[in-house]
Amino acid sequence: MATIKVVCGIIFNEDKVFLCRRSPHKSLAGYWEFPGGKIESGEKEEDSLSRELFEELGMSVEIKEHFKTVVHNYDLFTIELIAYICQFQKASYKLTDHDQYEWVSKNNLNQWNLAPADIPIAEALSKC
Ligand SMILES: Nc1nc2c([nH]c(=O)n2[C@@H]2O[C@H](COP(=O)(O)OP(=O)(O)OP(=O)(O)O)[C@@H](O)[C@H]2O)c(=O)[nH]1
Repeated sequence: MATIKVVCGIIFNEDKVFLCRRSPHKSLAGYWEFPGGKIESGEKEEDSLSRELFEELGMSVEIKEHFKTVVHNYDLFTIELIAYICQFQKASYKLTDHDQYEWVSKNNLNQWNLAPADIPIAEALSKC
């Protein structure tokens, strides 16, 4: 089965973390996720994350450090989801791939309908 490499940002603003919900026309529609996207060939993970956040949300962040990588098997593909801790800088919040966003407490992440690959990341976050 094909494995896709996706990078996502765990974006902090003070004590809150950013989540957004996938639009109805997207795969995994309606699930909440840490924003990001597929890494293009030859692209560095951090460059890919900065590009996706700007394209999808008009957002700028400072990328701090790698947090966790999760490999998850969906029915149609396998994902390697690479999560980086980021510090929020600014955003226009002009959404292209999402229909909602929220700043949430990292201890309440389990109350959101997260994409299955994101759940181990949320669990690890709530413990640190
Ligand atoms: N950006 C992002 N994608 C995630 C997360 N968790 C997760 O399973 N994914 C999946 O990773 C894949 C790549 O995401 P993407 O945001 O680049 O989607 P895309 O527009 O390039 O592809 P698409 O047309 O299949 O939706 C999607 O199938 C998405 O559902 C996450 O936390 N962030």
